[in-house]
Amino acid sequence: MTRPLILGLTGSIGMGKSTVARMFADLGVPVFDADAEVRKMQGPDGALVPAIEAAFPGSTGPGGVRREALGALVFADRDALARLEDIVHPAVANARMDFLARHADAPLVVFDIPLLFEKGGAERVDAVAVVSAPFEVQRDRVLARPGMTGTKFADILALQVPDADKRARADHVIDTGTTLDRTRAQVRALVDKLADGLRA
Ligand SMILES: CC(C)(COP(=O)(O)OP(=O)(O)OC[C@H]1O[C@@H](n2cnc3c(N)ncnc32)[C@H](O)[C@@H]1O)[C@@H](O)C(=O)NCCC(=O)NCCS
Ligand SMILES: Nc1ncnc2c1ncn2[C@@H]1O[C@H](COP(=O)(O)OP(=O)(O)OP(=O)(O)O)[C@@H](O)[C@H]1O
Repeated sequence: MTRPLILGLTGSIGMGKSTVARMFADLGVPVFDADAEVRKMQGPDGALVPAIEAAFPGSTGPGGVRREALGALVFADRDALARLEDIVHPAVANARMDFLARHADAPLVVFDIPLLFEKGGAERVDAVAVVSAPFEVQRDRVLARPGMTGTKFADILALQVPDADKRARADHVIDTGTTLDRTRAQVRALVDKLADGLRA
């Protein structure tokens, strides 16, 4: 049975992964968005809300998981984060299998997975693209976000494989430290290159 070529898309906080994922989607490539799946499952009536409330009492409400509050807790406490991941990651893996089954006939799909290297998913994809920008660009983008502090940014960075390592391990690097148009051109070139490989 044939299956699509799977391109894993990853990158550290604020590097522009979601923006680049949209660029793939705009070119007609099906994109599995791990973060969006998590948000859905943590949202109002989300499937994971009861388990998260049981593990972290008071962390949910009528709108589902209070993400900012839960983030403040788990990003500063690795044991707590591991407990949350044990609840969330198996559900994401199931959603990813469903996605692949739905797009079995596509030539190429993208798995947008923030923690591809951190959680050992790189073996489950055929090639890895890393989005990357200079640290100053990353820092400015992240600190401009509401609710973000220098400490939280530092805590999250410490949990992630460093950008330089990600770039070294990538099959393709997409530079997001430039204009959106230039980044879009890189995405188009990569899709063309992967499509050529599939035809060869
Ligand atoms: C703790 C939560 C509720 C905080 O949500 P919030 O909206 O405040 O932050 P957001 O999800 O945008 O994450 C901010 C940054 O931290 C990174 N991050 C999120 N979870 C993790 C993690 N487990 N390990 C390392 N970095 C992480 C994200 O990639 C992003 O760069 C949420 O991140 C969560 O449920 N995380 C656990 C599930 C997970 O691992 N998700 C990411 C991959 S599917
Ligand atoms: N060339 C570019 N490529 C990608 N994003 C860019 C570029 N130039 C500016 N940006 C901006 O940088 C921001 C990147 O945010 P985005 O949400 O895509 O990052 P992310 O890597 O998904 O973040 P996180 O891991 O924290 O969820 C967006 O506001 C985007 O418009």
